[in-house]
Amino acid sequence: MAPKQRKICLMGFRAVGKSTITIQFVENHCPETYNPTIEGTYQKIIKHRGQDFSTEIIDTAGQDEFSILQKQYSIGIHGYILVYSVTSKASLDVVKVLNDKILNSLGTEKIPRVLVGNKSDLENERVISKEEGQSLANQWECAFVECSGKNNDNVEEIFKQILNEVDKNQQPDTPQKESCILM
Ligand SMILES: Nc1nc2c(ncn2[C@@H]2O[C@H](COP(=O)(O)OP(=O)(O)OP(=O)(O)O)[C@@H](O)[C@H]2O)c(=O)[nH]1
Repeated sequence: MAPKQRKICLMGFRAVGKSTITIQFVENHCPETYNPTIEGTYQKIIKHRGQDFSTEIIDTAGQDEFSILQKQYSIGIHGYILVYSVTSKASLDVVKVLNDKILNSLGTEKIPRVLVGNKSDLENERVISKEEGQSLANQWECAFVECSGKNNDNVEEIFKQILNEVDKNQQPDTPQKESCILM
């Protein structure tokens, strides 16, 4: 089976761990120092459920409430990984604004997304409970993962979930073929 092409975009507030998650997943190590991202694009073949996915992962620069959603992040993207840090209320607020902007710009609620609460290793600094993250994801009808990019804990799960969400979106409940008549 030919690999399926998937373009996945990570978005979120500054320093929530987008690059750490991406590099941990693609290159299996944790970046040593913090470098604010301008934009990074990574390629990885992911084997998932017996299928190869040729995946392009876009690690974006940190956004805030006022950032304008750039065209290249709203066209041709199959799915979004929306990252906040469990240690930052502000980062959860930013992810809510980003979600609204994505939905508005694409004009549909049916966008494959995974909400990610990163830095789960910092239990003492936690200000967002797992329940709060999960309930937001339920409200958005998307997947939810808590992870630690630093410890490589649950990072792979994020990418499995986004591939699942994209697949779900591409298999409509009512097959469209049936309404198509060949002349
Ligand atoms: N304790 C802990 N620290 C983390 C984790 N993930 C990232 N960090 C740290 O958080 C800081 C920011 O990480 P980055 O991965 O650069 O964050 P980013 O979201 O890509 O940042 P921008 O490019 O500015 O948007 C770095 O000092 C990381 O080491 C994590 O899971 N746990």
